[in-house]
Amino acid sequence: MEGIDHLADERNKAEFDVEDMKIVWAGSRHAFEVSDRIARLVASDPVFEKSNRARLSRKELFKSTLRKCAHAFKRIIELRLNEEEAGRLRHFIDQPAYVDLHWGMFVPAIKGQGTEEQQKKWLSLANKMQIIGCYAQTELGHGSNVQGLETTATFDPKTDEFVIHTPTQTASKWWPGGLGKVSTHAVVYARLITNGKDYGIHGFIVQLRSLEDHSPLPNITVGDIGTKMGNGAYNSMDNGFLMFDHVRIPRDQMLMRLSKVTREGEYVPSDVPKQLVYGTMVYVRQTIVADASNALSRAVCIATRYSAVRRQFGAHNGGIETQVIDYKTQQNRLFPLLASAYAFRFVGEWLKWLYTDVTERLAASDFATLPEAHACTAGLKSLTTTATADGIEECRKLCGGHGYLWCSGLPELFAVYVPACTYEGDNVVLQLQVARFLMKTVAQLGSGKVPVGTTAYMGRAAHLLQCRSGVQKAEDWLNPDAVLEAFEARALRMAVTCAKNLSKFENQEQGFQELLADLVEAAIAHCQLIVVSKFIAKLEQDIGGKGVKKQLNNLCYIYALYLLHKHLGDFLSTNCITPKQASLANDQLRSLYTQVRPNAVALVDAFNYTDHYLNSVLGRYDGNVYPKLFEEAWKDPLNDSVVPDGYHEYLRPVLKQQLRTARL
Ligand SMILES: CCCCCCCC/C=C\CCCCCCCCCCC/C=C/C(=O)SCCNC(=O)CCNC(=O)[C@H](O)C(C)(C)COP(=O)(O)OP(=O)(O)OC[C@H]1O[C@@H](n2cnc3c(N)ncnc32)[C@H](O)[C@@H]1OP(=O)(O)O
Ligand SMILES: Cc1cc2nc3c(=O)[nH]c(=O)nc-3n(C[C@H](O)[C@H](O)[C@H](O)COP(=O)(O)OP(=O)(O)OC[C@H]3O[C@@H](n4cnc5c(N)ncnc54)[C@H](O)[C@@H]3O)c2cc1C
Repeated sequence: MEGIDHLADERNKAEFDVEDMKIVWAGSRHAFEVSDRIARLVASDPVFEKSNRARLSRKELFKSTLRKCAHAFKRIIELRLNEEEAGRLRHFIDQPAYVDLHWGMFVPAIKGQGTEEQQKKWLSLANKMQIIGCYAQTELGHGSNVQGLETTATFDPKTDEFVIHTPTQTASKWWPGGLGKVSTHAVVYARLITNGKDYGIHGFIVQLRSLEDHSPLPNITVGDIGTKMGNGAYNSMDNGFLMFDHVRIPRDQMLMRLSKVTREGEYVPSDVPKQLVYGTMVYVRQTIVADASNALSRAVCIATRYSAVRRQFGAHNGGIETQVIDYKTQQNRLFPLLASAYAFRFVGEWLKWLYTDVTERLAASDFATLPEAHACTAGLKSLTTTATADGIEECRKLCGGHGYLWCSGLPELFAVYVPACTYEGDNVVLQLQVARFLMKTVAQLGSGKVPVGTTAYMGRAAHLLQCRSGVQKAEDWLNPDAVLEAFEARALRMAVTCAKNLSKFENQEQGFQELLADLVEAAIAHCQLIVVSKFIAKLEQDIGGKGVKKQLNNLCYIYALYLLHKHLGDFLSTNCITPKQASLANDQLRSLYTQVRPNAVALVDAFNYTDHYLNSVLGRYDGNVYPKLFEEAWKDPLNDSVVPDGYHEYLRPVLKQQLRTARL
């Protein structure tokens, strides 16, 4: 059956041009061409093989990661790949590795927090990978509470050095990726102490290992924190622990772009907001949002193709059974995830723009949009990673029993992805940052300060607090204004209710703690509004290609109406819509599912994923699932012999015992 496209009928049904949709998904023709070329390059290179990852021991997996990274770096140099191409190469190699922290956090931390001189010195080494760095912030006792970190950096004016020290066990650095076995250097976050005064958390560049033989430098204890969830998965990464016993570094290894310590030990505070020390996290959160659509689309691609291949029930007189994708329950679980993948793609594009904009403003000493950038990156990181992790697990269930096999690609994808809900800020902790931002914005309503950007809708509070939805028939839910108004009114009313409840407390902070759960819900409502509004804004752009806009339109309203259905309690309890209007939204949702159904396989083909990247028997492009499941099963080490190891020691005696018992 090799060579037959089992999904050809599905592809022939599509009502739009897949090649055009590929461009929209990639962001531009240029981005598509780069991605396509690099994906094929990776797929055709045997060093990047990954189908056997589950069967490797931790040590073998880790060594294979080192080999892949070294080979990738060699190819980057040989082929003179630029930054964009190198980034795509890393993406399609698809194996978490120390390089992520080196390029994704160590280098950005130096760029963002180092002086020009420091950048010149350290980036020239880091860019050539003559040193490899990680981001050592989290400690055994504190991750979320950055202000609670315990590692100290005490200035010694006698020698013009900082003494980096781990005063307690809980102060040990714990979790940093790339730290355990690879990094030669780290940006270490520690409490700066000079002249006996604690000035809080600052970043320092610290060498950890010898550049000659890779052994840890004196007074440094470093290692890997141990195996993490799932076979393969994130175990290719050497998350590490690190302890310092009065390790000395020159004063100029404090990252001094923001604040400084002089030769005399005087602390010179930053003349810009001190929160810029958190800048690397803002940058990475933004990349994590962009990445959510990659992970979700990958799971959705597998589940959609398999749902079209898989048939259950419905056959009469030996006839053909129903494709499971035709069941409305399957559509109701799958199509909102398909829509979410597209929604996250577009909100990721927008967030990248916002991040670039705020970076340019900061360079011009305009700090006005920093709080919004922080709230958006924190909130959207939280929203998209939670939905993506849940979505991958839902895709596994959508694939029935076979989804539980490692070769479906879904268990490993889930295990790799799920820590995104925790790293770069626990998702609840991050929504609480959004909630604080919203409470401030609500408190300023009526003060003459006009809310802008993603909170501009709050400026229309007088209308949004009393409006009633005008929807009268199902199709009215395809009106962008009707949808936006419902989401804006819900978000505002939830935020205002929280603010009112807060005001009942004498002590605001105590009130905040008491209302945490409501505040998180209000923050989520605000973030969902952002995603919906950015999807609608995308539709207003000039999008060409046969039938493409129509499909995106359907997906946009599936995303919005599915959220409305899922959070109906919010919409009804805040009187934004009536039960009748909710029921009309449901009717419209079902109609949209019917319209998406013939296009579903083509909509996931538009992601342009190679079989190598998907690494899934269920998600194969040709849909040839069953013979390949057998092929995979035969490859399992348990099938190396017909009679298993251990038979003579442990199975035979039991069977013999049973025989004797049976004779009695
Ligand atoms: C194969 C070879 C290839 C070779 C080459 C290939 C090239 C490859 C190219 C690229 C590859 C790169 C891939 C990139 C992928 C990235 C990797 C991702 C892996 C991630 C690994 C994980 C890393 C980590 O987890 S690092 C640790 C992260 N830790 C956290 O996130 C901690 C969370 N906690 C906090 O952020 C804070 O403590 C807090 C915000 C919760 C609380 O802050 P705090 O100051 O204590 O308290 P608060 O009073 O609430 O805030 C004070 C004011 O500060 C404001 N604020 C807080 N945070 C920020 C911020 N970030 N920015 C701006 N402002 C902030 C807050 O609003 C308050 O303001 P106010 O006005 O005073 O109210
Ligand atoms: C795979 C992985 C890679 C990582 N890589 C790095 C790295 O490279 N560098 C690095 O420095 N760190 C790294 N980390 C650490 C990561 O950043 C932290 O684990 C993360 O910030 C969460 O902090 P925590 O572990 O302290 O969680 P905790 O804060 O202890 O969270 C535990 C629970 O408490 C809740 N909670 C905490 N505070 C509050 C609050 N104020 N209000 C309400 N609820 C609260 C949380 O919601 C959560 O449910 C990594 C972590 C993982 C899992």
